[in-house]
Amino acid sequence: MSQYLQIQLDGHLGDFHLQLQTRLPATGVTAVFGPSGCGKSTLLRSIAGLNHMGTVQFGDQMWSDQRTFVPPERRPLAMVFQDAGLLSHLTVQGNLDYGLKRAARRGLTPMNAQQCHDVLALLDVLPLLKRSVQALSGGERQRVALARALIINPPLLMLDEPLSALDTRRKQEVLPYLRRIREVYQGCLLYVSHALDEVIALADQLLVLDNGRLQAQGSLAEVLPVLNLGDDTSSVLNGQVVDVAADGLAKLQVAEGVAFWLPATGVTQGDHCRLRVLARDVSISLSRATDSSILNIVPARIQLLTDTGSACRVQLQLNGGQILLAQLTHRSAAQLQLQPGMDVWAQVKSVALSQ
Ligand SMILES: Nc1ncnc2c1ncn2[C@@H]1O[C@H](COP(=O)(O)OP(=O)(O)OP(=O)(O)O)[C@@H](O)[C@H]1O
Repeated sequence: MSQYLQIQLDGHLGDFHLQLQTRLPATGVTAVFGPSGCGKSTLLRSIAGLNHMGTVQFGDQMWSDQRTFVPPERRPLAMVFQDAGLLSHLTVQGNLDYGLKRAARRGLTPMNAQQCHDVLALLDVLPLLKRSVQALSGGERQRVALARALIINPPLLMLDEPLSALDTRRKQEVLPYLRRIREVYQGCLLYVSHALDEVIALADQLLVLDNGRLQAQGSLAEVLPVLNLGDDTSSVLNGQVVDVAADGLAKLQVAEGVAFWLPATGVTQGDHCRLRVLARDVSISLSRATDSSILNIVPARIQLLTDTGSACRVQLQLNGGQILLAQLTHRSAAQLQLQPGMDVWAQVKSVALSQ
């Protein structure tokens, strides 16, 4: 039977009103995304039991409703905040042991010794075990906090802006570890962030909040193109690397007969990759250009044209169904007389693609 995290919240914090009803799959990564102050942390805190704003049900367990309130320390979940929340007077090993000891109160069965060892190896925490928490860098602290959360084996793991206290370099160091967690963690991972690059790197599902209300929810590929992110408006394509050429470009196949060339940095043949394509880096032509420097020219059908005020946004469907977004001037759209249903060619500079 499929399991869900079901949430129905209606509550105030000062002037702020959170009113939200949703159901999230109990596996995979759901990014909770939205501008500062939209209620992302309040949502997580409600799920964790740190405030009581309505109904929270995980699978068949009721955690809070009008009659029930499971206290935060008894909920079978783990949470990592931006400041890691480690006990600074203990060593790394001491922090891990502390987490393991308290797992039983949450009704959790922690990982066995071998599984713990594997997680610590995955996050490169083994060399840090004897170190004092005070002697760790910000990135190391976050890795230890993630390890401490994972080894108690929670069916729900919530990460609240785990990278936001780190500078860009440290953030780039920790992000690959989060990707590894994504590959090994089987439970429900809620990831709060307002950083689009993190969301795109990690999320399967996107839950978008705006001023305490649900603005959009669905798969990353479905929801991302409908968000108005100004210059960052993007679509995401999922594919597999089928060729790595000697000139440093990799060929990413996104459907039968539809492929994009991109810089091969960090990818090898057979890898499954997710590409973010900025809408402003996609142009459209009515016939296939044969004398263009642009390597990526793919057939597409116009699904939808939207007037964003300053520009025209064109939603294109590629063979196989994936969505590509283009942002054009009104003049360009008018000159080409673009209409829904038209078959066109989408052109994407390969330098515009990233993993
Ligand atoms: N204890 C409180 N008392 C009064 N207002 C609060 C309290 N906690 C949060 N708020 C308000 O509730 C709103 C939502 O806060 P929340 O921290 O959930 O937003 P957020 O989306 O996580 O923001 P950020 O991305 O900046 O962390 C904000 O307007 C905040 O000022």
